[in-house]
Amino acid sequence: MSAAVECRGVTVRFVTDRRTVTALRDVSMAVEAGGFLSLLGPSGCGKSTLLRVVADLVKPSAGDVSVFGMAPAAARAARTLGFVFQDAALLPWRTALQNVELPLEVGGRRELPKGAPTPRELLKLVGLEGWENSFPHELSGGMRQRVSIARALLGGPRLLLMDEPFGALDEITRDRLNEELRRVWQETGTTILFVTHSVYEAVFLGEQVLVLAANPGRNAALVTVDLPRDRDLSIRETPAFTTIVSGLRDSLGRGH
Ligand SMILES: Nc1ncnc2c1ncn2[C@@H]1O[C@H](COP(=O)(O)OP(=O)(O)OP(=O)(O)O)[C@@H](O)[C@H]1O
Repeated sequence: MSAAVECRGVTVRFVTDRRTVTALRDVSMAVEAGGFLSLLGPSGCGKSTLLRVVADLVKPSAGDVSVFGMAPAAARAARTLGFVFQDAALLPWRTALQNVELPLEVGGRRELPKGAPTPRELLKLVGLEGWENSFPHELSGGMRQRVSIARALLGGPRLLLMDEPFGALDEITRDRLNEELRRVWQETGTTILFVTHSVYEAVFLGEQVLVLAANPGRNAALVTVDLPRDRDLSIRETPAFTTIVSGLRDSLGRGH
């Protein structure tokens, strides 16, 4: 399979008036088309920065990045990617459906690509059929985050970048959304890069987990999650799951 995202020797330095921070040093990673890579690491290790480099929101100081064989700027211009942030960031005066439709209006009205799911279909995909006309304040936190996932999937992006999208949710909602995200991933075939602090979430969701160490952000470990493709939350009770989790905990410990 070909790589959806490939980073080679990526270094990012932020220079401010007061100091220079090396957010990433010589970080390399790859995720194949249709893959699901979890990015795990302590606070400040550069997980968000790495996503932002892939999304063309931050320019690396050194290194090469390709997204489906394109430079990040070209991939962004080709509307190859969707981004989901920790905060659902919905417009309060627009309904769920209108929030999903928003990207079609930003930067000049445009049509959906042929065959791409409609906003209504995307709301159904994320389990919000019947909630199309509700406003954000009428939805729970988990429902709002589903809307933002539907919005990011508009236009059928080949790559979904998710920066701790469930970090602010309660555990039960988060569990449910974890299961649903795996289902959405399988149904859409979208490549996903998912940032999390949670080892459990990283293993449950990912086909691979990339661990970054902090100060400066750098590669610490890459683990293949050798679990069945069809997973429900009960897999977290299995010895195979626990073994992967403890291996990752060791990698995280060594990275400090
Ligand atoms: N725009 C910026 N300007 C200056 N420094 C920045 C900027 N963005 C990030 N940094 C610094 O780069 C480092 C990595 O930040 P980043 O947000 O990528 O880490 P993270 O692993 O995502 O952290 P967290 O898990 O806490 O969200 C931090 O030291 C941060 O202060």
